[in-house]
Amino acid sequence: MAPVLCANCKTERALIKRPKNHAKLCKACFIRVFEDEVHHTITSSRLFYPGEKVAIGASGGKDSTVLASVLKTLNERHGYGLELVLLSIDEGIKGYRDDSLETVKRNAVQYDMPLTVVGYDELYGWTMDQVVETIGKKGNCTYCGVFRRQALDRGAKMLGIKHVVTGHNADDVAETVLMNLLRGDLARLSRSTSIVTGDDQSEVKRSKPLKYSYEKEIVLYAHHKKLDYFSTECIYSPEAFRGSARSLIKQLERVRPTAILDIVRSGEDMARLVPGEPLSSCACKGQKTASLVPAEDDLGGCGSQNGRTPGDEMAAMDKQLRENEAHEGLEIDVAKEMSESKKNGGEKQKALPIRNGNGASKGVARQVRGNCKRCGYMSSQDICQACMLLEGLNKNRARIQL
Ligand SMILES: Nc1ncnc2c1ncn2[C@@H]1O[C@H](COP(=O)(O)OP(=O)(O)OP(=O)(O)O)[C@@H](O)[C@H]1O
Repeated sequence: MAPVLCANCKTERALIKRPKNHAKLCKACFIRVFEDEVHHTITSSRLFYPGEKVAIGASGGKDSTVLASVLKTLNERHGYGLELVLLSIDEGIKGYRDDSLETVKRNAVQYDMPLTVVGYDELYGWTMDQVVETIGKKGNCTYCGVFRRQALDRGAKMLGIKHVVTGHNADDVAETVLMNLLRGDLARLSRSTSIVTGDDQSEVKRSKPLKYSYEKEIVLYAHHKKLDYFSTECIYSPEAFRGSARSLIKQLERVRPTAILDIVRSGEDMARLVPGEPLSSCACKGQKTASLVPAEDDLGGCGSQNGRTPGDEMAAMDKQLRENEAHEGLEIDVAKEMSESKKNGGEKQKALPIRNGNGASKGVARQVRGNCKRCGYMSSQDICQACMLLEGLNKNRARIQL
């Protein structure tokens, strides 16, 4: 039987059936199309300006490694004029983060980017190993997530950088949309769909250039580009709720592969129900460019694998790729192309009362930003989340020392 030719170049043999839209592509075209889509996200959302200094939140995992690689490629190809640096947070998890940081150190050399590592130990006086020793594994992802968000900001500020990009992908965003939907928290749901977070008062904004990239395609890209990344999961238990949302999304994806992008787009559409909330980030939909939302509503609690699929589907996929160059087993069905996004985006929606996470029905309360009275980090409360958590930890430590 004659080999199937790449749908794009029509000359090379098709080796990859894209999880996102079923297109059969050769390796080179897949890589190019993946990069072009990220470029489209960046330009349509006007994420960067020429000469901007940008820190890439680098964990050594597949997402941030692919992000660093793609940004380097696009920066050179399209002349973005960005100054890219790697910023890693060392949570202090022996047997996990210390190993992944070794990968980031190699990436720094491979991509010729300076690397800065900031530790929880130096910032908070606690490593995650010590936190888990004190509070146990349950709930530790909350501490880790709150500390990391702030640590990335603080690290960026130390470097005089006002923009941090992270490797959050479409699967991550879909998970967060679903979690907030299940909590009945429409205000937070709308903020979680924004490609840029941080508000006018925050000194560091954060963005997600891989927001529309499927996790499976990120793994494929990393594999075919032979990127050096770390694929072990965090040794501490994942956040159960996020893990459940993730399992649900993976199940949905099996029967309806567009489910991930559909959930992301639905989250964006629902965001328009929230008066005063930012509109979709993609300018190509004829809407406003990315606007800023408060950083505390950014994605993710635990910054490790976030309660990834039971059985670690991505690690299995990675292993399968390594074993099977043709990887036919990865092929999945999709119902429609990514470009067939919902067309009702531009319509004016009627404002509804918004429920928050406590189940209360309210008018929209935009959070008022101030600064934490203890550490000075921006916060809508007198004392920021990190300081509240630290207070509890330090009380525990004092009790233990007594
Ligand atoms: N220790 C860290 N240092 C710097 N950035 C981090 C760190 N942990 C997470 N991030 C940033 O947050 C993003 C999301 O992290 P998370 O661990 O939730 O997802 P992930 O899919 O495991 O990402 P990755 O594959 O990059 O590790 C990462 O892609 C990275 O940009």
